[in-house]
Amino acid sequence: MARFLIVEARFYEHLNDMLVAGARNALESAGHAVEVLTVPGALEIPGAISLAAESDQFDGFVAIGVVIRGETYHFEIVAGESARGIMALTMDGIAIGNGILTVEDEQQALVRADPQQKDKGGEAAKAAIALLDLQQKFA
Ligand SMILES: Nc1c(NC[C@H](O)[C@H](O)[C@H](O)CO)[nH]c(=O)[nH]c1=O
Ligand SMILES: CC(=O)[C@@H](O)COP(=O)(O)O
Repeated sequence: MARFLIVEARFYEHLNDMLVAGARNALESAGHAVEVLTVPGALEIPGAISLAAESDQFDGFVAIGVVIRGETYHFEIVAGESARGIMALTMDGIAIGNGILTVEDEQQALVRADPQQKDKGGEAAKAAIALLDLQQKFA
């Protein structure tokens, strides 16, 4: 049993609920313990994971969020920088699954968030479990 923290950017509540449900289900089905931490937006996720990782209270992390393109360049910043921050932490050896959707519209997000459809939350949780397994294999 490993200890996972889901860090969710609660920007679009109904979509987040589905992503978190999918991630929680994948983690708990695999026998892992789950806590959830909420941050305002996707840009805060890498920093929150970094702080939580330093506490040594968790073995792995799942980043959950939704970034929907608006009218300005802000989409590129939020989508790109959140992914860049998560990848930097991953390269430091932290087991993280990236479940931040970066989509054109709400309909694309709904299909991907729904655990009965694309279940991207569950997919991200499985990626985090796979990375933790690798960490233990090569420790
Ligand atoms: N536009 C979206 C954001 N923007 C907010 C930023 O993530 C951040 O919280 C703010 O700039 C303060 O630092 N966040 C999302 O998660 N999704 C979006 O679509
Ligand atoms: C992440 C985004 O692009 C969005 O929420 C911001 O919208 P806008 O570019 O219209 O300010």
